[in-house]
Amino acid sequence: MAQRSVEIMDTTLRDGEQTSGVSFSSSEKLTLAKLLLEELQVDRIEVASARVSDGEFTAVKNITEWAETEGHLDRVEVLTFVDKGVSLNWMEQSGAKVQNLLTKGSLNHLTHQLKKTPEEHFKEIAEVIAQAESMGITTNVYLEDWSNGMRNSPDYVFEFLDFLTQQPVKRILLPDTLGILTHQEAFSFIHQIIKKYPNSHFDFHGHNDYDLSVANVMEALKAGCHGLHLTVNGMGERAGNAPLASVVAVINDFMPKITIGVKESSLYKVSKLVSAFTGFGIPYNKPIVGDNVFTQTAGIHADGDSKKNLYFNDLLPERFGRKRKYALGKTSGKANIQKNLQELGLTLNDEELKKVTERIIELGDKKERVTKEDLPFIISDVLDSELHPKRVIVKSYVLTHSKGLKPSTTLSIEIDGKTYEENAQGDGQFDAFINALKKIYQKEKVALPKLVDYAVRIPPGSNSDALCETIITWQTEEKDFTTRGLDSDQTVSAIKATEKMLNLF
Ligand SMILES: CC(C)C(=O)C(=O)O
Repeated sequence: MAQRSVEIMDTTLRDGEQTSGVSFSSSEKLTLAKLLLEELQVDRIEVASARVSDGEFTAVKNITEWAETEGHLDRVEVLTFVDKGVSLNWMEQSGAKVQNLLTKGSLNHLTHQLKKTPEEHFKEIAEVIAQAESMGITTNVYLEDWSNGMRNSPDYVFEFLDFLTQQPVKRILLPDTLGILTHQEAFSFIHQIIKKYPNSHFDFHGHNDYDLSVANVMEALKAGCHGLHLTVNGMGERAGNAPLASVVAVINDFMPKITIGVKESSLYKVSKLVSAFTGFGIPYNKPIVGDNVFTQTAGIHADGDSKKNLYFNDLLPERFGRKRKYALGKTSGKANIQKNLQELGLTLNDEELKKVTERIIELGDKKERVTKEDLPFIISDVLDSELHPKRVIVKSYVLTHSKGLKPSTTLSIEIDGKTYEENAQGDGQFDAFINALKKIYQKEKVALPKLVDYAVRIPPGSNSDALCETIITWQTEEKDFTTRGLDSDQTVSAIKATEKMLNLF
């Protein structure tokens, strides 16, 4: 089978930065440039638009200085404009050696935005290309709005390509600027072009407005394009660009004739770093890099994974430097819990597993997300409750908290089978609860242990919204002792810790 090598150009630092609200610092750009070229091993990167700002100039200069020492200078590209050489001078001072010249790829744009004739436009472009040649700068040319051009003014596009393919241009870059192509058009337009200009290099630059960018990239490849423009996490204008990670996986799994150099195992790391630098969160369900995409939620799936990997596809998380996870919640069941216990190195007998499962389902029913890190706390709480037969049971309570009134509690508890009820106020809901409790015990002439320390925490390592743990230290004349309560509600967790105390002192 004849293999065809395709160039991957990452434009996270240029088009990706056009995501609304995103701006990389120059040191972030340098860090990402190194990672993209050396670790992820994309072929080329587009790092900035010329003339944008002093910060962009510094960023490009830092990148080109580093790239020159490492022999990567011809892999670093800058977007430039048809502006009588102003962009080229900017580039020269920044040390960049490859320009991606932005020209008009549709008659509509040319007529209404530049208000020029094709002849005038081509003449100015030829001048910029010649000047770049004389400066030792390589030229690639973008045909902005090319996809609309192919739909509405194909004669103009072909006239333009007739001209460009006679120029010293290394690559011709075909953007679906507004993300409007269907996959049939992506194939047909590129196929026509490659057939007519078999000796030129064509890149496809897809946008994702209809969520078709990955499909369009596949069609562009089938039609014979030589390079692709992609961004990490699909960042970019509006709905973004074609996402790097998905495209890499699709090529590797479905296009055996295409060879690319990108290292799959670094995709996740780069995705996370870009997300951290931009504050642009990765959707949980984003293929390859989203938090949830390697998580089995349904118990039946976890069960099937233990029996001949029945629910695996070719997207094994390890390929991308990730691990499969098993969610804990109301649909997870024992199989998911067992998988998490195995990872934590914990074992439970059947009865214990049943109780822990019930507890997790109870939390899941309240829409709480339970994580692996929560599990030891849940186990300890469930098993601890089993250890202490309850003499005292908190049967019911009403806690009130309203503006302008003191918090209050109505409490009903059972001690050795007898029910007691009391009301009290306090400085907070828990304080009111304790005051009601004190009233009940005072009637029985029993002094309650003194509360000497109170701490609340989310179980360490857990980033779930499921649990809150309250740890209370109590003091009697004889001893200090600690009880813990676990719940999704902070006050309830404190009440659970208190109920344990009532059964211990
Ligand atoms: C600026 C241009 C090249 C672009 O990103 C596009 O047309 O999509």
